[in-house]
Amino acid sequence: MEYLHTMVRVSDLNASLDFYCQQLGLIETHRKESERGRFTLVFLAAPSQVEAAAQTQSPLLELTYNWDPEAYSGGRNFGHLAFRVDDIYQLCQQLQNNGVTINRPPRDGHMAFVRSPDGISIELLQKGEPLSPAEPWISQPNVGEW
Ligand SMILES: C[C@@H](O)C(=O)SC[C@H](NC(=O)CC[C@H](N)C(=O)O)C(=O)NCC(=O)O
Ligand code: NI
Repeated sequence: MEYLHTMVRVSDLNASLDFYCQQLGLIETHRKESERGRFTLVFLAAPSQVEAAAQTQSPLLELTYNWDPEAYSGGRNFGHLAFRVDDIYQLCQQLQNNGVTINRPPRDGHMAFVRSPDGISIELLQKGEPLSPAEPWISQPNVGEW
């Protein structure tokens, strides 16, 4: 068995592509439009994983955009999508400058959390930092110096 992808449904495809691609830096590897199903699937991969994704047909993320509006209410059972980033402070500052709320600022230089346009929690982990259990944290989004 191999892990293929995570699929999230998005209510605004352009806003989601701006967030995941222009802001986070993911690359669209391919998409599928279904006239009959009235939906669009857009597959995204991290820049360093695009070649592998093409070879294994397993991009990281599948965005599903249903052409007919639906209300998506996230269950507590879904946690987050996690990405390892080169410079967590630079990325969080760029995201905040572009109107993305930093729900957990990267004060420790290790971990930050932001939200997608649909409220999907996105974990950002600094490259070179160990994956360690997160300490309970109390933080005010976008407040104070990191
Ligand atoms: C291409 C492959 O990776 C898929 O996941 S296709 C799965 C298929 N998706 C759809 O039909 C998209 C539109 C649908 N209205 C939806 O919102 O899912 C599917 O079977 N989806 C059902 C599901 O629960 O994922
Ligand atoms: Ni899928």
